[in-house]
Amino acid sequence: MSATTAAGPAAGSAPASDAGAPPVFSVEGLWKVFGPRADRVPADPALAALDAAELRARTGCTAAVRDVSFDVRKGEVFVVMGLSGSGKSTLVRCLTRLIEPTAGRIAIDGEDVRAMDGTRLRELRRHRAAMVFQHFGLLPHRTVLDNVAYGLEIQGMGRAARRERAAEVVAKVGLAGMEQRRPAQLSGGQRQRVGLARALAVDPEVLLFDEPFSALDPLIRRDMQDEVVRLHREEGRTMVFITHDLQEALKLGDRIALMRDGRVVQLGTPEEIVGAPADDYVRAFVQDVPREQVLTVRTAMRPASPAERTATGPTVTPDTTVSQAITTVSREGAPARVLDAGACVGVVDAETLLNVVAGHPTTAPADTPPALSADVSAVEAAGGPADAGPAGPAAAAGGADGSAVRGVDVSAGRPAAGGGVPGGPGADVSAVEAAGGPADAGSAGPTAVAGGADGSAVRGADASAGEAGGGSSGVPAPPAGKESV
Ligand SMILES: Nc1ncnc2c1ncn2[C@@H]1O[C@H](COP(=O)(O)OP(=O)(O)OP(=O)(O)O)[C@@H](O)[C@H]1O
Repeated sequence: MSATTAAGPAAGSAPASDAGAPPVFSVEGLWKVFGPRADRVPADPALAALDAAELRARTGCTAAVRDVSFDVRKGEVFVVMGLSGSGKSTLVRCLTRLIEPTAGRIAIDGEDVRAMDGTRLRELRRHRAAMVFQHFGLLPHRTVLDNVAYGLEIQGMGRAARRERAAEVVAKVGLAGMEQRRPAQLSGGQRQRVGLARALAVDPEVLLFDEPFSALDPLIRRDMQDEVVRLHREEGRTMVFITHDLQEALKLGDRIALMRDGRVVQLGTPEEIVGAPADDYVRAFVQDVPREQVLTVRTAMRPASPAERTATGPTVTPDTTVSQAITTVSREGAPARVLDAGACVGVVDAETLLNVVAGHPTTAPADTPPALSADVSAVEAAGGPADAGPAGPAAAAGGADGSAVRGVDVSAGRPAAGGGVPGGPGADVSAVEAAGGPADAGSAGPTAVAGGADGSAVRGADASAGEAGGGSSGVPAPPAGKESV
């Protein structure tokens, strides 16, 4: 989880995900095409190259996910963000085959998901990758405690044990004292907490969130986001989180996959996406983000001179946001040295910090590889020393043209996520099955499938989303949540 938010620093930093560990989910060349003879689309380079409108005109098909590859690392919050119709839900549903992929590879802990039989799939959805839905599908006649215990009941856990476990999780999500209420006696936010608790109770290896908070009002939504931050910090559980809200993505994501028309147009940390947008589309998406609240001093710092390296005075860490560093530098009235494990890796001063705020090209340590580094002459022009600093982080500047890609990473040292003990609300699976298996009904069929514990299928066909989001305009309309950034 990022240590900062678009609205200010998060309540604390989460443990970092382990970039070196084998991925939990590994996705390669994934396609999901809805429509007649869908599998010919990924197989035929000429069809695969068509844009959405041409493809629809030529084949009657919609490519909701197009040749997508990524890994979800153990312990990270991986956010899938994009406008309505960009393919987020389809992509995440493909991970557990709630929607059947058309082509590509998906593995969980190295196991081929596409090769799983029905039993194995059920286990995957119940035990390993539980989904938290926007419509949480609580059982209205059951108490909070029994709703939370429901998934455990499906697994055959005894009454006393499951109620004890459910009580623990209810307390964890801040609902202690409400165990005996029924869903109708709860606010929307409290109901969402019950949905979250129900997923947590079964202790899945991965939590998949499908826009869980988008129906909540802004204050409750922020509350729930903080709850996710807190839970993640405490447990280090791997999470995949769908949102169309940039602020939410920046707040929650260790890494963000930004989707457009079924493709991932950029995959990176919040800092990479804001500091070095991959193209005009991403740039337009992030243009109103207060850069100083997302970018860290890694982006802002210049090399330290020999004298500065051994000087005294204010210090900051590489993860300090530019916003926080501005406070330090202005309070102390002096440049701050950037210390990483005791070593001085750079310096930030009023000029370097204001460059970030202004969106000007920033500087990088002189020992940064040329392909990644900012123009050192700019440092010299700004009066900064050009000598090489000690080995620093792989920082590089997001130049004004967005071409530089930063090597900052929130990796390493994160404790292992919760074990893949007992599974998710079983009714999710039965809803899928009741709906006739993974929804792959082509353009006329149901999207899928997301049952609540009451077995109700939540998502229906969503052709309109595609109209809204599948357009071919060069630059996106602001995402719904963007104005709040
Ligand atoms: N069952 C279906 N049949 C045909 N097209 C579909 C089906 N389900 C989704 N699509 C299309 O696939 C594309 C991606 O839809 P998806 O629901 O994954 O987008 P999304 O980014 O999750 O959107 P939203 O934020 O509105 O939920 C859209 O063009 C949508 O219309």
